[in-house]
Amino acid sequence: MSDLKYLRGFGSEFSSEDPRCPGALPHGQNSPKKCPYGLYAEQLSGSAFTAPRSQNRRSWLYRIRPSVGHKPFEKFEESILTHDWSEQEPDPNQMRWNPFDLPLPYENVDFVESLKTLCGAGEPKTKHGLAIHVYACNKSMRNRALYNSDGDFLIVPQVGTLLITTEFGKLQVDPNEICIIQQGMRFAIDVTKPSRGYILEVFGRHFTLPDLGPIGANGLANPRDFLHPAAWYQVQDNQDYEIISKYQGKLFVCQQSHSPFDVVAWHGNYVPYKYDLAKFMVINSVSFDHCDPSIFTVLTCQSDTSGIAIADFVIFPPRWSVQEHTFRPPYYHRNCMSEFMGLIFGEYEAKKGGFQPGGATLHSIMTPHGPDKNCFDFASDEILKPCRIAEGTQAFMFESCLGLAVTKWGAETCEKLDPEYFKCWQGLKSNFTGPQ
Ligand SMILES: O=C(O)Cc1cc(O)ccc1O
Ligand SMILES: [Fe+2]
Repeated sequence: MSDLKYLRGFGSEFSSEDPRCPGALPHGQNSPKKCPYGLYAEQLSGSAFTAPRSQNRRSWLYRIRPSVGHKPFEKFEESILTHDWSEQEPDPNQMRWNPFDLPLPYENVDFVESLKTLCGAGEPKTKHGLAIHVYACNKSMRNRALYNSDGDFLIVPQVGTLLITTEFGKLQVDPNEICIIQQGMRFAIDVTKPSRGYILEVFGRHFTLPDLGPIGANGLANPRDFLHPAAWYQVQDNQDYEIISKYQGKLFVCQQSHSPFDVVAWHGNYVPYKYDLAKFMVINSVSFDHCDPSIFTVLTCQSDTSGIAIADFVIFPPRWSVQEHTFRPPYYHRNCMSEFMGLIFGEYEAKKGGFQPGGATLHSIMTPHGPDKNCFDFASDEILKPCRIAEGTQAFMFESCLGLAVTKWGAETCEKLDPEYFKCWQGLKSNFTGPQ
Protein backbone atom coordinates (compact mmCIF):
# COMPACT_ATOMS: atom_id res chain seq x y z
CA MET A 1 0.00 0.00 0.00
CA SER A 2 2.95 2.32 0.51
CA ASP A 3 3.20 2.88 -3.26
CA LEU A 4 -0.06 4.84 -3.17
CA LYS A 5 -0.07 7.99 -5.29
CA TYR A 6 -1.39 11.25 -3.85
CA LEU A 7 -2.41 14.68 -5.12
CA ARG A 8 -0.94 17.61 -3.19
CA GLY A 9 -2.52 20.88 -2.12
CA PHE A 10 -5.22 22.35 0.09
CA GLY A 11 -8.68 23.40 -1.07
CA SER A 12 -7.55 23.15 -4.68
CA GLU A 13 -9.45 21.92 -7.72
CA PHE A 14 -8.13 18.39 -8.21
CA SER A 15 -8.91 15.80 -10.84
CA SER A 16 -8.00 12.14 -11.09
CA GLU A 17 -8.65 9.17 -13.37
CA ASP A 18 -7.91 5.55 -12.57
CA PRO A 19 -5.13 4.74 -15.09
CA ARG A 20 -7.11 1.67 -16.22
CA CYS A 21 -9.63 4.03 -17.86
CA PRO A 22 -7.85 6.97 -19.50
CA GLY A 23 -10.26 9.66 -20.65
CA ALA A 24 -12.91 8.73 -18.07
CA LEU A 25 -13.29 12.40 -17.08
CA PRO A 26 -15.68 14.16 -19.47
CA HIS A 27 -14.11 17.08 -21.29
CA GLY A 28 -15.55 20.58 -21.05
CA GLN A 29 -18.67 19.69 -19.09
CA ASN A 30 -19.76 17.81 -15.98
CA SER A 31 -22.80 15.98 -17.22
CA PRO A 32 -22.57 14.80 -20.82
CA LYS A 33 -25.52 13.01 -22.35
CA LYS A 34 -23.48 9.83 -22.14
CA CYS A 35 -20.35 9.71 -19.97
CA PRO A 36 -17.15 8.00 -21.17
CA TYR A 37 -17.04 4.23 -20.49
CA GLY A 38 -20.80 4.24 -19.76
CA LEU A 39 -20.24 5.80 -16.33
CA TYR A 40 -22.83 7.70 -14.30
CA ALA A 41 -22.08 11.30 -13.28
CA GLU A 42 -22.87 12.18 -9.65
CA GLN A 43 -22.23 15.43 -7.79
CA LEU A 44 -21.28 15.39 -4.10
CA SER A 45 -22.01 18.81 -2.56
CA GLY A 46 -20.10 19.80 0.54
CA SER A 47 -21.53 23.33 0.68
CA ALA A 48 -24.78 25.00 -0.29
CA PHE A 49 -24.96 25.42 -4.06
CA THR A 50 -24.90 29.15 -3.51
CA ALA A 51 -22.07 29.36 -0.94
CA PRO A 52 -19.54 32.10 -1.76
CA ARG A 53 -16.87 30.86 -4.14
CA SER A 54 -14.21 30.85 -1.39
CA GLN A 55 -16.29 28.41 0.64
CA ASN A 56 -17.95 26.48 -2.16
CA ARG A 57 -17.08 22.78 -2.14
CA ARG A 58 -18.25 20.05 -4.48
CA SER A 59 -16.90 17.16 -6.47
CA TRP A 60 -18.09 15.28 -9.54
CA LEU A 61 -17.79 11.51 -9.38
CA TYR A 62 -17.89 9.30 -12.50
CA ARG A 63 -18.97 5.91 -11.27
CA ILE A 64 -20.15 2.52 -12.40
CA ARG A 65 -23.48 2.93 -10.61
CA PRO A 66 -25.04 5.97 -8.94
CA SER A 67 -25.06 5.86 -5.12
CA VAL A 68 -28.83 5.77 -5.02
CA GLY A 69 -29.03 2.08 -5.98
CA HIS A 70 -29.47 0.72 -2.47
CA LYS A 71 -32.24 -0.87 -0.35
CA PRO A 72 -33.94 1.07 2.50
CA PHE A 73 -31.98 2.03 5.63
CA GLU A 74 -32.60 0.32 8.96
CA LYS A 75 -31.19 1.02 12.42
CA PHE A 76 -27.64 -0.30 12.95
CA GLU A 77 -27.63 -1.74 16.42
CA GLU A 78 -23.95 -2.29 17.25
CA SER A 79 -23.09 1.27 18.19
CA ILE A 80 -22.44 3.41 21.24
CA LEU A 81 -22.36 6.63 19.29
CA THR A 82 -24.47 9.28 20.92
CA HIS A 83 -25.21 12.98 20.77
CA ASP A 84 -27.27 12.87 23.93
CA TRP A 85 -25.33 15.38 25.98
CA SER A 86 -27.68 15.12 28.96
CA GLU A 87 -26.81 11.52 29.92
CA GLN A 88 -24.68 12.82 32.79
CA GLU A 89 -24.92 15.74 35.18
CA PRO A 90 -22.52 18.56 34.22
CA ASP A 91 -19.10 18.07 35.82
CA PRO A 92 -16.57 20.94 35.86
CA ASN A 93 -13.71 18.84 37.25
CA GLN A 94 -10.41 18.36 35.47
CA MET A 95 -10.64 14.96 33.82
CA ARG A 96 -8.00 12.47 32.85
CA TRP A 97 -8.64 9.18 31.12
CA ASN A 98 -6.17 6.29 31.26
CA PRO A 99 -5.54 4.76 27.81
CA PHE A 100 -8.69 3.36 26.26
CA ASP A 101 -8.65 -0.43 25.87
CA LEU A 102 -7.51 -2.01 22.65
CA PRO A 103 -9.82 -4.87 21.67
CA LEU A 104 -8.89 -8.37 22.77
CA PRO A 105 -8.47 -10.92 19.94
CA TYR A 106 -11.81 -12.65 20.59
CA GLU A 107 -13.68 -9.34 20.45
CA ASN A 108 -13.28 -9.00 16.68
CA VAL A 109 -14.52 -5.48 16.18
CA ASP A 110 -14.22 -3.21 13.15
CA PHE A 111 -13.85 0.58 13.02
CA VAL A 112 -17.59 1.35 12.88
CA GLU A 113 -18.55 -1.10 15.61
CA SER A 114 -15.83 0.29 17.84
CA LEU A 115 -16.86 3.96 17.76
CA LYS A 116 -17.56 5.37 21.23
CA THR A 117 -18.50 8.95 21.99
CA LEU A 118 -16.58 10.60 24.83
CA CYS A 119 -17.92 14.13 24.84
CA GLY A 120 -19.38 16.86 22.69
CA ALA A 121 -21.87 19.68 22.30
CA GLY A 122 -24.49 20.85 19.85
CA GLU A 123 -26.13 18.70 17.27
CA PRO A 124 -26.06 17.91 13.59
CA LYS A 125 -29.62 18.94 12.64
CA THR A 126 -28.79 22.60 13.13
CA LYS A 127 -25.22 22.10 11.88
CA HIS A 128 -23.66 23.44 15.00
CA GLY A 129 -21.43 21.53 17.34
CA LEU A 130 -18.94 18.73 17.63
CA ALA A 131 -18.42 15.28 19.04
CA ILE A 132 -15.23 13.58 20.19
CA HIS A 133 -15.10 9.83 19.70
CA VAL A 134 -12.51 7.12 20.14
CA TYR A 135 -12.12 3.96 18.11
CA ALA A 136 -10.31 0.76 19.03
CA CYS A 137 -10.64 -2.01 16.45
CA ASN A 138 -8.86 -5.16 15.29
CA LYS A 139 -10.89 -6.16 12.23
CA SER A 140 -11.12 -4.64 8.76
CA MET A 141 -14.45 -3.39 7.45
CA ARG A 142 -15.29 -6.13 4.97
CA ASN A 143 -17.96 -5.32 2.40
CA ARG A 144 -19.05 -2.47 4.61
CA ALA A 145 -18.66 1.26 4.06
CA LEU A 146 -19.47 4.19 6.32
CA TYR A 147 -20.42 7.75 5.54
CA ASN A 148 -21.21 10.62 7.84
CA SER A 149 -24.33 12.60 6.98
CA ASP A 150 -23.77 14.84 10.00
CA GLY A 151 -20.36 16.33 9.38
CA ASP A 152 -16.65 15.84 8.88
CA PHE A 153 -14.36 13.41 10.67
CA LEU A 154 -10.83 14.36 11.65
CA ILE A 155 -9.19 11.02 12.49
CA VAL A 156 -6.05 10.84 14.65
CA PRO A 157 -4.60 7.30 14.66
CA GLN A 158 -2.63 6.58 17.83
CA VAL A 159 -1.83 2.85 17.39
CA GLY A 160 -1.95 1.02 14.05
CA THR A 161 -1.93 2.10 10.44
CA LEU A 162 -5.30 2.76 8.81
CA LEU A 163 -5.75 1.75 5.18
CA ILE A 164 -8.69 3.85 4.15
CA THR A 165 -10.53 3.12 0.94
CA THR A 166 -12.69 6.07 -0.06
CA GLU A 167 -14.81 6.80 -3.08
CA PHE A 168 -11.95 9.03 -4.24
CA GLY A 169 -9.22 6.40 -3.83
CA LYS A 170 -7.02 5.07 -1.03
CA LEU A 171 -5.19 6.73 1.83
CA GLN A 172 -2.70 5.11 4.15
CA VAL A 173 -2.70 6.92 7.48
CA ASP A 174 -0.04 6.10 10.09
CA PRO A 175 0.16 7.34 13.67
CA ASN A 176 1.48 10.93 13.60
CA GLU A 177 -0.59 11.50 10.47
CA ILE A 178 -4.20 12.64 10.47
CA CYS A 179 -6.92 12.43 7.87
CA ILE A 180 -10.10 14.29 7.14
CA ILE A 181 -13.09 12.48 5.68
CA GLN A 182 -15.80 14.99 4.93
CA GLN A 183 -19.56 14.80 5.15
CA GLY A 184 -21.08 12.28 2.76
CA MET A 185 -17.90 10.52 1.62
CA ARG A 186 -18.06 6.74 1.76
CA PHE A 187 -15.08 5.00 3.24
CA ALA A 188 -13.94 1.66 4.64
CA ILE A 189 -11.06 1.12 7.05
CA ASP A 190 -8.70 -1.86 6.99
CA VAL A 191 -6.35 -2.58 9.86
CA THR A 192 -3.57 -5.12 10.24
CA LYS A 193 -3.34 -5.12 14.03
CA PRO A 194 -5.30 -3.81 17.03
CA SER A 195 -5.63 -0.10 16.29
CA ARG A 196 -6.75 2.87 18.33
CA GLY A 197 -7.27 6.55 17.82
CA TYR A 198 -9.28 9.71 18.37
CA ILE A 199 -11.90 11.36 16.19
CA LEU A 200 -13.04 14.96 16.15
CA GLU A 201 -16.35 15.34 14.37
CA VAL A 202 -17.67 18.77 13.41
CA PHE A 203 -21.26 19.20 12.27
CA GLY A 204 -22.03 20.84 8.96
CA ARG A 205 -18.82 22.86 8.64
CA HIS A 206 -15.40 22.17 7.25
CA PHE A 207 -11.82 22.49 8.39
CA THR A 208 -9.64 25.19 6.89
CA LEU A 209 -6.06 26.27 7.36
CA PRO A 210 -5.72 29.05 9.94
CA ASP A 211 -4.92 32.52 8.64
CA LEU A 212 -1.26 33.38 9.12
CA GLY A 213 -1.52 37.12 9.77
CA PRO A 214 1.90 38.66 10.43
CA ILE A 215 3.58 35.24 10.07
CA GLY A 216 3.36 35.82 6.34
CA ALA A 217 2.63 33.55 3.43
CA ASN A 218 4.34 30.40 4.70
CA GLY A 219 4.48 28.33 7.85
CA LEU A 220 2.50 26.15 10.22
CA ALA A 221 0.84 23.46 8.07
CA ASN A 222 1.82 24.29 4.50
CA PRO A 223 -0.83 23.59 1.82
CA ARG A 224 1.53 21.51 -0.30
CA ASP A 225 1.81 18.87 2.43
CA PHE A 226 -1.86 17.86 2.33
CA LEU A 227 -2.27 14.65 0.34
CA HIS A 228 -5.42 13.56 -1.49
CA PRO A 229 -6.08 10.10 -2.92
CA ALA A 230 -5.87 9.23 -6.61
CA ALA A 231 -8.91 7.66 -8.28
CA TRP A 232 -9.23 3.92 -7.77
CA TYR A 233 -12.21 1.67 -8.45
CA GLN A 234 -13.20 -1.92 -7.97
CA VAL A 235 -15.84 -3.91 -9.80
CA GLN A 236 -17.66 -6.05 -7.28
CA ASP A 237 -20.98 -7.06 -8.78
CA ASN A 238 -23.43 -9.41 -7.08
CA GLN A 239 -21.58 -8.85 -3.84
CA ASP A 240 -23.61 -7.87 -0.79
CA TYR A 241 -22.36 -4.57 0.53
CA GLU A 242 -23.48 -2.75 3.66
CA ILE A 243 -23.61 1.03 3.56
CA ILE A 244 -23.74 2.60 7.00
CA SER A 245 -24.85 6.19 7.40
CA LYS A 246 -24.29 8.24 10.51
CA TYR A 247 -27.44 10.32 10.39
CA GLN A 248 -28.61 12.73 13.09
CA GLY A 249 -26.33 11.05 15.59
CA LYS A 250 -27.44 7.47 14.98
CA LEU A 251 -26.13 4.78 12.66
CA PHE A 252 -28.31 3.28 9.93
CA VAL A 253 -27.47 0.44 7.55
CA CYS A 254 -28.70 -0.49 4.09
CA GLN A 255 -27.77 -3.22 1.64
CA GLN A 256 -26.70 -2.99 -1.95
CA SER A 257 -25.41 -5.61 -4.36
CA HIS A 258 -22.17 -3.94 -5.42
CA SER A 259 -19.18 -2.04 -4.09
CA PRO A 260 -19.58 1.70 -3.46
CA PHE A 261 -15.89 2.08 -4.39
CA ASP A 262 -16.69 2.16 -8.08
CA VAL A 263 -15.62 5.73 -8.90
CA VAL A 264 -13.43 5.56 -12.00
CA ALA A 265 -12.64 9.28 -12.18
CA TRP A 266 -13.47 12.43 -10.25
CA HIS A 267 -12.79 16.13 -10.15
CA GLY A 268 -13.52 18.91 -7.67
CA ASN A 269 -12.42 20.60 -4.49
CA TYR A 270 -14.31 18.36 -2.04
CA VAL A 271 -11.88 15.51 -1.48
CA PRO A 272 -10.64 13.61 1.60
CA TYR A 273 -7.04 14.21 2.61
CA LYS A 274 -4.27 13.32 5.01
CA TYR A 275 -1.44 15.27 6.62
CA ASP A 276 1.80 14.20 8.27
CA LEU A 277 2.20 16.11 11.56
CA ALA A 278 6.00 15.91 11.21
CA LYS A 279 5.66 18.38 8.30
CA PHE A 280 4.37 21.16 10.59
CA MET A 281 6.60 24.24 10.51
CA VAL A 282 6.76 25.38 14.10
CA ILE A 283 6.71 29.09 14.92
CA ASN A 284 7.43 30.11 18.52
CA SER A 285 8.95 32.72 20.80
CA VAL A 286 12.71 33.16 20.32
CA SER A 287 12.97 35.81 23.01
CA PHE A 288 10.90 35.39 26.18
CA ASP A 289 7.54 34.18 27.51
CA HIS A 290 5.32 31.29 26.51
CA CYS A 291 3.18 31.80 23.40
CA ASP A 292 -0.45 30.77 23.39
CA PRO A 293 -0.91 27.34 21.81
CA SER A 294 -2.83 28.82 18.88
CA ILE A 295 0.61 29.06 17.21
CA PHE A 296 0.37 25.28 16.82
CA THR A 297 -2.99 25.19 15.01
CA VAL A 298 -2.93 22.71 12.16
CA LEU A 299 -6.55 23.05 11.07
CA THR A 300 -9.48 25.08 12.28
CA CYS A 301 -13.23 24.78 11.95
CA GLN A 302 -14.54 28.30 12.39
CA SER A 303 -17.83 29.34 13.95
CA ASP A 304 -19.82 32.22 12.46
CA THR A 305 -17.88 34.62 14.71
CA SER A 306 -14.60 35.55 13.12
CA GLY A 307 -11.59 34.02 14.88
CA ILE A 308 -13.67 31.81 17.18
CA ALA A 309 -13.37 28.09 16.53
CA ILE A 310 -16.02 25.42 16.85
CA ALA A 311 -12.88 23.31 16.94
CA ASP A 312 -9.18 23.88 16.44
CA PHE A 313 -6.85 20.96 15.93
CA VAL A 314 -3.62 21.93 17.69
CA ILE A 315 -0.40 19.92 18.11
CA PHE A 316 2.59 20.15 20.47
CA PRO A 317 5.39 19.02 18.15
CA PRO A 318 9.07 18.40 18.86
CA ARG A 319 10.90 21.77 18.66
CA TRP A 320 13.62 23.97 20.08
CA SER A 321 12.91 25.81 23.29
CA VAL A 322 15.06 28.92 23.65
CA GLN A 323 13.16 31.54 25.66
CA GLU A 324 15.18 33.42 28.27
CA HIS A 325 14.13 34.39 31.83
CA THR A 326 10.88 32.49 31.21
CA PHE A 327 8.87 29.78 32.88
CA ARG A 328 8.93 27.67 29.73
CA PRO A 329 6.15 25.06 30.18
CA PRO A 330 2.49 25.95 29.62
CA TYR A 331 1.30 28.60 32.08
CA TYR A 332 -1.43 28.11 34.66
CA HIS A 333 -4.66 29.25 33.17
CA ARG A 334 -8.43 29.32 32.97
CA ASN A 335 -9.91 29.44 29.52
CA CYS A 336 -13.28 30.40 28.04
CA MET A 337 -12.71 27.54 25.58
CA SER A 338 -12.87 23.76 26.23
CA GLU A 339 -9.58 21.90 25.94
CA PHE A 340 -9.59 18.19 25.11
CA MET A 341 -6.12 16.65 24.79
CA GLY A 342 -4.81 13.34 23.53
CA LEU A 343 -1.34 11.86 23.27
CA ILE A 344 -0.13 9.94 20.23
CA PHE A 345 3.23 9.01 21.72
CA GLY A 346 5.78 10.17 24.28
CA GLU A 347 5.12 12.41 27.26
CA TYR A 348 3.29 15.71 27.48
CA GLU A 349 5.58 18.50 28.61
CA ALA A 350 3.26 19.88 31.31
CA LYS A 351 2.78 16.48 32.97
CA LYS A 352 5.61 14.04 32.48
CA GLY A 353 4.28 10.53 33.11
CA GLY A 354 0.95 11.96 34.20
CA PHE A 355 -0.86 11.50 30.94
CA GLN A 356 -0.36 8.41 28.82
CA PRO A 357 -0.44 7.74 25.06
CA GLY A 358 -3.91 6.58 24.09
CA GLY A 359 -5.44 8.38 27.07
CA ALA A 360 -6.96 11.86 27.21
CA THR A 361 -7.65 14.90 29.35
CA LEU A 362 -10.48 17.40 29.39
CA HIS A 363 -10.15 20.84 30.95
CA SER A 364 -13.54 22.40 30.64
CA ILE A 365 -14.52 26.03 30.29
CA MET A 366 -12.97 28.06 33.15
CA THR A 367 -11.66 24.94 34.89
CA PRO A 368 -8.18 25.84 36.18
CA HIS A 369 -5.28 23.72 34.98
CA GLY A 370 -1.60 23.87 34.11
CA PRO A 371 1.69 22.19 34.93
CA ASP A 372 1.73 19.60 37.68
CA LYS A 373 3.87 20.06 40.79
CA ASN A 374 6.92 18.24 39.39
CA CYS A 375 6.86 20.26 36.22
CA PHE A 376 6.51 23.54 38.11
CA ASP A 377 9.40 22.76 40.45
CA PHE A 378 11.68 21.67 37.63
CA ALA A 379 10.93 24.59 35.31
CA SER A 380 11.23 27.20 38.08
CA ASP A 381 14.79 26.11 38.81
CA GLU A 382 16.15 24.88 35.50
CA ILE A 383 19.11 26.62 33.92
CA LEU A 384 17.81 27.96 30.66
CA LYS A 385 19.80 26.89 27.64
CA PRO A 386 18.49 26.24 24.15
CA CYS A 387 17.20 22.68 24.21
CA ARG A 388 14.98 20.36 22.26
CA ILE A 389 11.62 19.72 23.86
CA ALA A 390 8.86 17.24 23.19
CA GLU A 391 11.38 15.10 21.28
CA GLY A 392 9.80 11.78 20.33
CA THR A 393 6.39 12.97 21.51
CA GLN A 394 3.20 14.17 19.92
CA ALA A 395 0.41 15.57 22.06
CA PHE A 396 -2.57 17.30 20.50
CA MET A 397 -5.57 19.35 21.53
CA PHE A 398 -9.10 19.72 20.24
CA GLU A 399 -10.01 23.21 21.47
CA SER A 400 -13.58 24.42 21.20
CA CYS A 401 -15.58 27.51 22.03
CA LEU A 402 -18.43 25.18 23.07
CA GLY A 403 -18.98 23.73 26.52
CA LEU A 404 -18.47 19.97 26.20
CA ALA A 405 -20.61 17.37 27.98
CA VAL A 406 -19.13 13.98 28.80
CA THR A 407 -21.20 10.92 27.87
CA LYS A 408 -22.11 8.05 30.16
CA TRP A 409 -19.59 5.92 28.27
CA GLY A 410 -16.88 8.51 28.90
CA ALA A 411 -17.75 9.09 32.53
CA GLU A 412 -18.59 5.54 33.62
CA THR A 413 -18.77 2.68 31.15
CA CYS A 414 -15.22 2.94 29.84
CA GLU A 415 -13.88 2.80 33.42
CA LYS A 416 -10.87 4.89 32.43
CA LEU A 417 -11.59 8.15 34.20
CA ASP A 418 -8.93 8.69 36.82
CA PRO A 419 -10.36 10.04 40.10
CA GLU A 420 -6.83 10.86 41.32
CA TYR A 421 -6.08 13.42 38.63
CA PHE A 422 -6.63 16.44 40.86
CA LYS A 423 -3.79 15.26 43.11
CA CYS A 424 -1.10 16.28 40.63
CA TRP A 425 -1.72 19.92 41.60
CA GLN A 426 -2.28 19.46 45.34
CA GLY A 427 1.39 19.83 46.27
CA LEU A 428 1.66 23.33 44.78
CA LYS A 429 2.40 25.28 47.93
CA SER A 430 2.69 28.99 48.50
CA ASN A 431 6.14 30.38 47.72
CA PHE A 432 5.03 33.88 48.68
CA THR A 433 7.88 35.78 50.24
CA GLY A 434 5.69 38.56 51.61
CA PRO A 435 6.48 42.29 51.60
CA GLN A 436 10.23 42.76 52.14
O1 LIG B 1 -3.57 23.17 28.90
C1 LIG B 1 -2.74 22.71 28.12
O2 LIG B 1 -1.88 21.91 28.48
C2 LIG B 1 -2.71 23.20 26.68
C3 LIG B 1 -1.99 24.48 26.61
C4 LIG B 1 -0.67 24.51 26.22
C5 LIG B 1 0.01 25.69 26.19
O3 LIG B 1 1.29 25.67 25.78
C6 LIG B 1 -0.60 26.87 26.58
C7 LIG B 1 -1.93 26.86 26.94
C8 LIG B 1 -2.63 25.65 26.96
O4 LIG B 1 -3.92 25.61 27.27
FE1 LIG C 1 -4.89 24.59 28.70
